[in-house]
Amino acid sequence: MPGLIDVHVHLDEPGRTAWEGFDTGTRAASAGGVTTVVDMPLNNHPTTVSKETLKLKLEAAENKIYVDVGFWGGLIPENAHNTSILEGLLSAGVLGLKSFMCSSGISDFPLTTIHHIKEGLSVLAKYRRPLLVHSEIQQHSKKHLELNDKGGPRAYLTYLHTRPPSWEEAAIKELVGVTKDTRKGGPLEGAHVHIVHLSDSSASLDLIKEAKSRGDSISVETCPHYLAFSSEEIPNGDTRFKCSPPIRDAYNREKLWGAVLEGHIDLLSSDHSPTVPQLKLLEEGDFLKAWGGVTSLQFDLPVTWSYGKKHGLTLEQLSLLWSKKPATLAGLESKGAIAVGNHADIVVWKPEVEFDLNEDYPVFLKHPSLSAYMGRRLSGKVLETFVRGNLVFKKGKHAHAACGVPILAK
Ligand SMILES: NC(=O)NC(NC(N)=O)C(=O)[O-]
Ligand SMILES: [Zn+2]
Ligand SMILES: [Zn+2]
Repeated sequence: MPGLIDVHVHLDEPGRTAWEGFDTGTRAASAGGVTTVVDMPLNNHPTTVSKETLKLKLEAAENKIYVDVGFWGGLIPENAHNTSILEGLLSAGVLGLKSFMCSSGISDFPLTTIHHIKEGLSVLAKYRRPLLVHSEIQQHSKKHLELNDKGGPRAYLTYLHTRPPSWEEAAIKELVGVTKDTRKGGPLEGAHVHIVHLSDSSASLDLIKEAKSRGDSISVETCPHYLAFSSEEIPNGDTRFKCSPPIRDAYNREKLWGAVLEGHIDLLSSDHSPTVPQLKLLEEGDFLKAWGGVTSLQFDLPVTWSYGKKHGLTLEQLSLLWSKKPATLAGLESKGAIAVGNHADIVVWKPEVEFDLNEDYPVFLKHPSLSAYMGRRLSGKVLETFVRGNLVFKKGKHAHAACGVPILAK
């Protein structure tokens, strides 16, 4: 099958290699059949918001990457107002930009309002590259405060109610007010908006479907954790499951599967956003204070397949969601399909082979024990992974040389 392309990964280097890093992150990716990742501009320090900070990323990645790595740049208020910084970043080769409509939890990555987003899109239109948006806007409601009192911070429901679907809906409502200008002949033609990690399968999804049917240039991803888990099964205190937007109930999850299978959700990504054990607060189990982010990069393929086959997911759909569509989003013309002239990015795997993800299983991530998938029985074993024809992973072992290359847009 074509290798997987994971367009939403936080590798955290430079600056926070204790959280992940290029070496462990890309070893884990290749062990999971992922042949390309696109790295997010935040959680590394400094954040990737200028051509100078992109250069630091490239230096940090040198000789350390086992798969090909592209980079998203960050859109923040400072560079939204200063288009020469933004143009410098885009000219230096980021594949597109990423911004947050709520707090990111990272001090040098402040949130953007819809006004900043419009400014960013007008620059992106010229470069014909996408803007990826963490689409949640904080809403102030009394309801969650009452619930907070009941269960306390160790209760998953307490956390779930702090980030209701109305946060996603509010952000997406503002975004689709702007994406109408991306239509053919519109003032923002050439720009594209991609909603990252959609969790709400009701009103938010309806807004996206409507915008698509009008011809707006908009797409959406969801992540395996929203498709594999549900709020009902998350044990109190188990902060490995904490992420934003949150994992919602089983009814929502089944609707999300429906949207994936019907093609309303364009692609999947991991949103691998690890941290150090100290910040996950597993002993206290405080959902309100723990770092939000799921550790998952190595498990994209087996998790999607294990839970997907029960819902009728075909291998063709799997490949579209994890290779073809992500390549289109990131503008990777030579990747995403096995075809004459394309890069030979290939995963050899056995869908029917089951395995237990326990302490004996070789996980190459920096903090395997922080992954909510540990302890699960999965099916789909990766045997070999090739990146541009180079065998990088075979039967539990990596090639000696890290032969991945950075991908820069021209
Ligand atoms: N600072 C983060 O990496 N946040 C991430 N955290 C999650 N998803 O819980 C994200 O992608 O929003
Ligand atoms: Zn996010
Ligand atoms: Zn993320």
